[in-house]
Amino acid sequence: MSDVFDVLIIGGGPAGLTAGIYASRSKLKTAILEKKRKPGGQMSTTWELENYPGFKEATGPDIAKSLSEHAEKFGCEFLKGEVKEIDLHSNPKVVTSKKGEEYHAKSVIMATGAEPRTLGLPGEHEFRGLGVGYCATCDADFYTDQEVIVIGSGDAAVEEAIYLTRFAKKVTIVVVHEEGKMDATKVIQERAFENPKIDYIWNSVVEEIKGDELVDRVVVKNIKTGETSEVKTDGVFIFVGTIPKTEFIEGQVELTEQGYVKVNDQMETSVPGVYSAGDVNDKFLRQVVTACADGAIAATACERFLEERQDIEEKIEEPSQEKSVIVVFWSPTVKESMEAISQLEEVVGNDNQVKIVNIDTYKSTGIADNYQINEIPSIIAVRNKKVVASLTGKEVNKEKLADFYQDLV
Ligand SMILES: Cc1cc2nc3c(=O)[nH]c(=O)nc-3n(C[C@H](O)[C@H](O)[C@H](O)COP(=O)(O)OP(=O)(O)OC[C@H]3O[C@@H](n4cnc5c(N)ncnc54)[C@H](O)[C@@H]3O)c2cc1C
Repeated sequence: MSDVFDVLIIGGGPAGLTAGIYASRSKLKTAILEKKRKPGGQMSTTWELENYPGFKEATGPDIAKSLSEHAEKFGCEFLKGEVKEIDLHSNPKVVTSKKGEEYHAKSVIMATGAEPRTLGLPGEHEFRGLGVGYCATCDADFYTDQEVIVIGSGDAAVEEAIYLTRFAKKVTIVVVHEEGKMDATKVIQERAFENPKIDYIWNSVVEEIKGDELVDRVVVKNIKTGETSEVKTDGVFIFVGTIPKTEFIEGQVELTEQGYVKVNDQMETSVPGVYSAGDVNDKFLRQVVTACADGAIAATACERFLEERQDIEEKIEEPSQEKSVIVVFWSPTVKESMEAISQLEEVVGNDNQVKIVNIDTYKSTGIADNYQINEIPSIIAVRNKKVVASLTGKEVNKEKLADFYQDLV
């Protein structure tokens, strides 16, 4: 088996890179597996990153480079490969790339982001890269002094239309809504309305993209009148939302109907030891700053998971080869659970064939979850990695503990 990573991060966008910084700084053996030549994610293609806190002037590629170097400084490894398959239920977890390379990890952080949604229009696939684009910051300069059509009216669409006006002589946004209405936030709409290079076709959808070798026109349908017309253009940019990159974990972790990963506030997925961060998650705001925040939380939660896993292996499962381990799940807020600890110590006395481990369920929620503890106090006996006896509830008393101990020895 190849090296086992403590944390394997899939995807090297801002979420993955920040998780890489946090995990490797905590001295965890960490790697980022990224399918593209360079890490950075969507940020690498976002020239104007105007709202990343504290960086008034920096571009997306600047921040991407800086985040990568930061992760590298703490010892994070960078691996190149596109994940095709993943076995999240094995121990360690196995991640397989398209080329068949296998990586093993004690925990995994998903940070694969989301990709632009396509419309499936006639001509869209045929002219992709030949006049049809999904990233203005990547392709805008090809359209210097030309005319382009933008499809979509959300924040990304309108921001990209504004960006395109730096190069193109005219940008026409095709909007499905009534005149004056767009989905973008007010401040972005206002900026677009003030821009003399932007024009609009309201109440309309693009039905087809046409051309010879390159795009030269689109067929536009007015959804109110049903009329269609051809509009000349040199390029078409489509910004109609994104699709989360979760196809390889479908059926393994809980996803929304749209395929986004469901997480709690610690970025935990439905599978223990598997975390998810950034645009791939079901969340309110998909931005660089929130992706970074998710990455930091996921790596920190992951670190705690690994510590607890180590406690389970070393304190609870390992000694059971020779002796029984009695684990008391207690909480400082449950008086009976603290009494149970001293009663048990009295019952066991100095029998060195039995080891007592006390777990504070407030701090070590992962260990409690691992043994499906729902009540405090709960007492379990573990031998050869198996729970062989258990006692739960506030009525635990010295007599019951004595019987529990006698049955065990
Ligand atoms: C045009 C545009 C403009 C934007 N402008 C701004 C802005 O001004 N400010 C702002 O804050 N945000 C902006 N955003 C949003 C921001 O870029 C994203 O919210 C952010 O990049 C999400 O980070 P992420 O790490 O979750 O995902 P991503 O940045 O998408 O990174 C995911 C990474 O995972 C990799 N990956 C995917 N699948 C696999 C696989 N199977 N195996 C290996 N690797 C894989 C991808 O190659 C990618 O590098 C913009 C986005 C776009 C598209």
